[in-house]
Amino acid sequence: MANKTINFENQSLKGTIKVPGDKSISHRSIMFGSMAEGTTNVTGFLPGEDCLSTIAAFKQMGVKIEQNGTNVKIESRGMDAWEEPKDILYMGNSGTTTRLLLGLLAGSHIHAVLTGDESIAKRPMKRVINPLREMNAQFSGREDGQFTPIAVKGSPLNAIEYVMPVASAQVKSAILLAALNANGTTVIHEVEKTRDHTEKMLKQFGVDLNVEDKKISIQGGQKLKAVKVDVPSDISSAAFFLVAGAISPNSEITLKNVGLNETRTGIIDVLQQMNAQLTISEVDDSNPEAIGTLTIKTSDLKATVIGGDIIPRLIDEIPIIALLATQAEGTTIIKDAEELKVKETNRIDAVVDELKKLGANIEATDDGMKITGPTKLSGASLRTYGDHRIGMMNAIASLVTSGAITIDDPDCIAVSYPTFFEDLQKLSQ
Ligand SMILES: O=C(O)C1=C[C@@H](OP(=O)(O)O)[C@@H](O)[C@H](O)C1
Ligand SMILES: C=C(OP(=O)(O)O)C(=O)O
Repeated sequence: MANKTINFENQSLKGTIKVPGDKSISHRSIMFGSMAEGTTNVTGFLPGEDCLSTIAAFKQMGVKIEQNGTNVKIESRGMDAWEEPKDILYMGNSGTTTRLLLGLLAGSHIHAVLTGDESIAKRPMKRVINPLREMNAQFSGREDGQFTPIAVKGSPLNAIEYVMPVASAQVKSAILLAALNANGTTVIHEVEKTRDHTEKMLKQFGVDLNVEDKKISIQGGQKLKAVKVDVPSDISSAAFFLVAGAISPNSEITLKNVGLNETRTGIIDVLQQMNAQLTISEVDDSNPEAIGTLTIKTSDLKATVIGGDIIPRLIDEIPIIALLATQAEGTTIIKDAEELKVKETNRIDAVVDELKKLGANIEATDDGMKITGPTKLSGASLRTYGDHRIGMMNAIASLVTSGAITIDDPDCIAVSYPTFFEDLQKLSQ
């Protein structure tokens, strides 16, 4: 893998872009379209590597999927027509594909083996395996199913009432998908409210489920109906350019069609708390997934404290928020974010180690980090750890470093944002 050297010292960013489609919604559009009988058409799909892993897995199970850039057509005869894959299902780098598929396959008629890259091999799977086993799911895997490779043998499932020990939309979604194939009504209690795309999209696909704050009930035996899905732009990708616009000089960036589901908008709350010049316009909340236009300008930033129930609403944005905090006056504290340790890499250690190399005043804590700013940063050679979000944080840092930044594995960014460097280049013309 070739290194990439970038130097955006004193560069201002100007212009309007539409960042790619939402990764969480893109995954679910393929899964639910493959479950539904009929033709599901998806527009605005994210052709990132993670979502392509999801497509590949369903193709191996005989679902007809045609993907042309951001358009996808899924033709399925329903779950009962899925075929047993003739080879292992390769999850690549995608935690969402792995965990949601484990839930979905648990109550199917399919035998399958799931494996992924070296990062997936380290990510904890017991968080989904345990509740699914309570439902009578049959798994065998490394360390009793804690790690991939994991084999699943679909079996009849029973509904459960489950109090989630972690705040995780992937765990919640795996149980919901298994519950659709279970006998009886499954009830899930969340510790904190997490992204609710599964709930919203299942309803779109005709499923009846009941959500009362952090309690979700779903009756087994329901079938999905094919629909049209229009995927909004990913606020987690937009976050990199929101921060870029706020920290670079004389900048003004407009991002169109951004998903504004309130379980995802913690980054907007944080930018506002930190005094960023952010405006939200053209909000359209007539569909289940609200969208709007975000405009950010160079900002005089101040520190803040981030913790508690906002964490699941911005979990993937913490690396780029840490960079933002290096440019804010005062000490920013990020707490209650232990989940960062089990992402594509340990994101607490990765963020702290890489920003330190640039001269940031940052330290790791047990459940997050403390950052004091503003600090003038200097260029260095940085690692991505194969983690797309660390890679993009490193690249955006070059807007506030004197001297160039070299990134070891820029290709990993294609997991969620294949056109990231093109968009950065476009805004810096
Ligand atoms: O459900 C999803 O689509 C996701 C849920 C989150 O993970 P957890 O459920 O592990 O918090 C998030 O970090 C990930 O990028 C996508
Ligand atoms: C954690 C992430 O994704 P996943 O869990 O699907 O690998 C992410 O995109 O930041």
